[in-house]
Amino acid sequence: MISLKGLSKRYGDRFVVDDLSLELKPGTVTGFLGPNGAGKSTTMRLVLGLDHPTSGTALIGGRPYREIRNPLRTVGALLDARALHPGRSGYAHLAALASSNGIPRRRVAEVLETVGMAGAARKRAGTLSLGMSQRLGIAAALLGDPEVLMFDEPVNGLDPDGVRWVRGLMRSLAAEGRTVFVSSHLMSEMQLTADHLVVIGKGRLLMDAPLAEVIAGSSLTAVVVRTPHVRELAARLRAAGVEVARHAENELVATGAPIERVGDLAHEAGIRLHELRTREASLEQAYQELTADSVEYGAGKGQA
Ligand SMILES: Nc1ncnc2c1ncn2[C@@H]1O[C@H](COP(=O)(O)OP(=O)(O)OP(=O)(O)O)[C@@H](O)[C@H]1O
Repeated sequence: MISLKGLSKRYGDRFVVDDLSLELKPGTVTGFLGPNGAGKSTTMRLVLGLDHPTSGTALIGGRPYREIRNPLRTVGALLDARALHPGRSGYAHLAALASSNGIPRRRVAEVLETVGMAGAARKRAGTLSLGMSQRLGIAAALLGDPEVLMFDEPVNGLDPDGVRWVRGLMRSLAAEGRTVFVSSHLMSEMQLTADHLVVIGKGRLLMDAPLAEVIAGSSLTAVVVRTPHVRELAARLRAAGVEVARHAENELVATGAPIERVGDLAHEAGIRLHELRTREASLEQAYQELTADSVEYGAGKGQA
């Protein structure tokens, strides 16, 4: 479990993490989303004790990182895959981590196997591709078999097979009851991987909710109804406070009400339906609505 209370970090006169309070639950993949510069990496660094908060607390299993004995056995993290000694082999890197954290040496071979790096274990880190460095970073995070895992952009540089593999790994780590916190800019991937989402913008919490709720909350999520009586149904729905748009000859799109309510209203009015379905927004669409006011580093108007 990761627990943030009023977590804030100021650089100069600017809060890059601003009063974040949230709890990340075990058995769940929590996706951490936000525009460039929103403060995701800084938040992760604060949780890992790599930076000191200006105020507030970040606890892992009830303790601040610096009070955890053998931290790699409690929390594993991949922050920067390139932060490796270039002359050291992957095996040597993991072996050094294992010995300084009281982790048995056999775990090194195990995690190298898990991440598909057994064949490249003796290559010097400086010669690894970005994707292979990511795999090695994930191996380091898994080394201590920790309950809590944090990954900052883990699929960066991975090929499609690698991306799919990371998705499966995250899901299985959560299924084992671990707390998995993962940042990404790949919305389609997050939609397949995360159970829960935390969205921040300019350091502030914009959303902390299950994935399904984020998608249901998008204005682009709607109920599509096909009926021979569009006019009557539209009037009935509007009278009940549901927003309605005519979509096609016999089709209406209703927003702001769940499918059950739209169906019930039609039934109460004795209106025959030929089709009733939910059209879900994508996470990408829901995310864009959520963060529209928080994008700092976007292309200017008129630029592609
Ligand atoms: N040591 C530092 N000193 C001053 N400013 C910093 C420092 N570290 C980060 N920042 C600033 O804090 C803000 C948040 O950065 P951070 O890397 O946490 O964002 P992010 O959400 O991870 O972004 P991205 O998606 O681009 O990786 C940025 O504006 C960044 O320039």
